[in-house]
Amino acid sequence: ISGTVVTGSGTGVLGDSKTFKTFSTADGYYMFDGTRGNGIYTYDGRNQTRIPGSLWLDADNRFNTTYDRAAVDAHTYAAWTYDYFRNVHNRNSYDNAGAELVSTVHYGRSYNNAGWTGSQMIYGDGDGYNFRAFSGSLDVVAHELTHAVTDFSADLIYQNESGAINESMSDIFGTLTEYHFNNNPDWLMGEDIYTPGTPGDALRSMADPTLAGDPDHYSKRYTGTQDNGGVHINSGIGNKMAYLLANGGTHYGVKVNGIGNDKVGKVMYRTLTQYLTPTSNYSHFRASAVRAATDLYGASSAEVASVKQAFSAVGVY
Ligand SMILES: CCCCC[C@H](S)C(=O)N[C@@H](Cc1ccccc1)C(=O)N[C@@H](C)C(=O)O
Ligand SMILES: [Zn+2]
Repeated sequence: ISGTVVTGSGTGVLGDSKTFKTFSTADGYYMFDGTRGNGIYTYDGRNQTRIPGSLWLDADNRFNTTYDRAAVDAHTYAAWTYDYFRNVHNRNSYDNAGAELVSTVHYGRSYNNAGWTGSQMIYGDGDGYNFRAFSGSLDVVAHELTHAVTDFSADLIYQNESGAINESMSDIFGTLTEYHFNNNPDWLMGEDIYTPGTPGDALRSMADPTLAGDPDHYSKRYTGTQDNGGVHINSGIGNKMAYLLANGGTHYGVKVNGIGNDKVGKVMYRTLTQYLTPTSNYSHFRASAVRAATDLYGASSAEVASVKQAFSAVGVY
């Protein structure tokens, strides 16, 4: 179809106004952003599970109905996350070759999750009690898009320890993206879409994973078979490590000197894209992060020392 890139405006899941790129055609305005990589495409799942569904089309380029809100945020936050990886890590989309970013919102009925299918993002509406529309939280969108980056780099197997590191990397870059855009940033995950009736809570806390019953030390890791061998449980170990590495602190008697968010981003990005492999476990995660920090800052640097401290603080050697 022929048309021109224009700027649309709309209301997000939290009732906030935002603008984003759309495509003006004879049919109307599509949610297609032709300014980033090979394009950002947002689809309507129409509360079915057939994907991608239909490319989002609007009559007047103003997306202000309740039904529009999930699409507004999925489209906008996909663009922001593209910009984070492009501008901060010099990565052009998840394959570093401008791959199209495809999202489907209103996926399923009251679906209490979001995910990366291996080729696109999907976002449920939530049941309105446990969750509201998942694309309404930037950390969720960046979490899902980070899975795509992981798949095209370390390709960590989504189970047991490699799966926990996979999940932790998605939480880490979800949080770093939130801080990059100063979008009510915190070390909580999903705070904007979790239990809309209960302010101040979150699905996970990277600062204190035990609040969700997840481990904050390797000695407390889950070794059962639920949740693909605890990928959302043992991610707490990597999440706590990253929190300490950025902010510093003393954990189980081990003092960590913080190095700040930006350096954590550089170390974790290099670890993910240069050293981790599909079968990496937490011990290999430590070794990989030490190598990445050594490449970036030198073997005798404070940053390398802090990486070792952070892994030691969560019992990983
Ligand atoms: C479609 C299959 C789902 C696979 C799990 C996806 S990747 C996932 O981890 N989703 C996140 C969503 C999220 C992200 C950030 C903050 C809040 C919520 C997740 O944590 N899902 C929880 C509910 C889970 O799957 O246990
Ligand atoms: Zn995930």
